Amino acid sequence: MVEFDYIVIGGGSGGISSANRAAEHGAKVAVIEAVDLGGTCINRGCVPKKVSWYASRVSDSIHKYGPGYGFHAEYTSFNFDEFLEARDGYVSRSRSGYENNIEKNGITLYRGHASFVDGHTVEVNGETLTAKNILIATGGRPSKVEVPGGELVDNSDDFFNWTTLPEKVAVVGAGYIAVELSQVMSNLGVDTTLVTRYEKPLRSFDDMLSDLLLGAINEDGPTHMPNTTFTEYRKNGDKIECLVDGEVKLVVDRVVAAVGRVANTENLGLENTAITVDEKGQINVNDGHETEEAGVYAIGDVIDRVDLTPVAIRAGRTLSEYLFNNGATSAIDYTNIPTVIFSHPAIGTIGYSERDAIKEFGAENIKVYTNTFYSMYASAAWRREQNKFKLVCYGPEEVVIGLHGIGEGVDEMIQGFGVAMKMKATKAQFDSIIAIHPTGAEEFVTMR
Ligand SMILES: Cc1cc2nc3c(=O)[nH]c(=O)nc-3n(C[C@H](O)[C@H](O)[C@H](O)COP(=O)(O)OP(=O)(O)OC[C@H]3O[C@@H](n4cnc5c(N)ncnc54)[C@H](O)[C@@H]3O)c2cc1C
Ligand SMILES: NC(=O)c1ccc[n+]([C@@H]2O[C@H](COP(=O)([O-])OP(=O)(O)OC[C@H]3O[C@@H](n4cnc5c(N)ncnc54)[C@H](O)[C@@H]3O)[C@@H](O)[C@H]2O)c1
Repeated sequence: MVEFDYIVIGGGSGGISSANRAAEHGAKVAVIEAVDLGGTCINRGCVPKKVSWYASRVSDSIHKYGPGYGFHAEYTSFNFDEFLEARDGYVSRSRSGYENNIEKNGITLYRGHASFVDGHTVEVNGETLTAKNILIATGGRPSKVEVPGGELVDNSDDFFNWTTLPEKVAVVGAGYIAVELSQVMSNLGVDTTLVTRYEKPLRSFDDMLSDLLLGAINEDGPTHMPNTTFTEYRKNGDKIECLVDGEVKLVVDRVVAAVGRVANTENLGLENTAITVDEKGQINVNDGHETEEAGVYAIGDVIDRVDLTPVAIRAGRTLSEYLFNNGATSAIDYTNIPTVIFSHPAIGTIGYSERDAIKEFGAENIKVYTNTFYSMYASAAWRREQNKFKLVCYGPEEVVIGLHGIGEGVDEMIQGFGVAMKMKATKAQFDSIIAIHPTGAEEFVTMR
């Protein structure tokens, strides 16, 4: 039995950050990773997705905006092999960075599947390790499609392993992943249909965002098939038929489903511990991320909080500060988390949607400011593209509790506004700053 100060199960965003921070404070740390260091974000999430989004923007520049600016590039083809080389090269360099850091910090890396033998003992590849403190950061994986023929359907992990681009694709789902992947494929020239259960994608976000995005999708692609739930998938030669109640609705080369994710808590030996999971299989933790087994913590996508990389990183580092550097708390603040959907146009959002703010505080306490304008980048190239921004303000002081934008450059715009909102900035304080002109961001500080 090998003894450590800290065992981290899962070498993804949360696990690695926590392990490195603990080691920096002198702890003897083990990381156990079953697949690839870097986890979902680096290998099959944020990073390859963002590179794909950049590629789809290059395509936009060539096709949508270039001609308006006088660039008539002779476009022959998009070489998917060369793109994969670039994308996967970047991913592999990022992964190496993680490996080097782990080594530099003197962390012992075990490559294998970890499971608990008891509350403070973990088994990997036949070896047993023990520690007073253990972190479970095993993340999640795509949900399966549970209808006949569901095995014909790919998920986002599969998408990042494709070696060729099909001609015709259906993307099923209405969240971040379905929107991002369907627009990437559509922009790269794949005949793509986004299939949503209800009338539009991103229904849980502020309506201004989802409505404008729907308009952009209807204008530029992908094709949108609303109010549709496929009840069966059937193979027909090289094609996949997508059916509703026995009737073929769509025939494609490939289907990608992005219908949510499930926590990786199976085969972890949790039954040998006091740790419990909720009805969705996510690990139950208190505000300080401690499970029902004292000294065992869980963070990131494996718990029911917010599934974003910086959230997992913040929770992981905070926990290590608490355990190994006398940090005051292992809890983190889950409010006002800025998030971006890498759509076309990009969406940025922080805090309450107008709908949720009114529900929680009453319409009489909420004042909403909006601004609609046309992107200069598009307009100069003779394209009419609406951008929309919104501030949701609370109380007589008009504290900004919601900030939403969809448009050119929004992805790089909202981080700083997150700082202002964390400081409880009011609408008047937003307005007190002199705008940067000509930018889109200035619209956030000049709303009337
Ligand atoms: C397609 C896609 C795009 C995304 N884009 C973004 C984005 O743009 N921005 C953003 O902030 N977030 C994005 N996310 C979400 C982000 O990737 C996750 O929130 C983040 O990776 C969660 O980190 P984690 O440490 O909890 O888990 P993960 O990163 O999933 O890491 C968990 C690790 O644990 C390992 N593991 C599991 N079980 C065991 C076991 N028993 N033993 C040993 N190892 C085990 C896994 O192999 C994995 O490496 C995206 C996700 C997806 C799927
Ligand atoms: N840009 C980013 O930061 C980014 C990108 C991708 C993922 N993520 C994170 O990963 C999480 C998971 O992303 P996701 O898109 O898988 O999940 P999600 O929870 O955002 O969306 C799942 C969607 O699938 C739909 N759905 C569920 N069951 C369905 C069914 N049977 N048929 C059709 N549609 C169905 C839901 O209505 C929902 O809109 C996100 O919530 C986010 O936290 C972040």
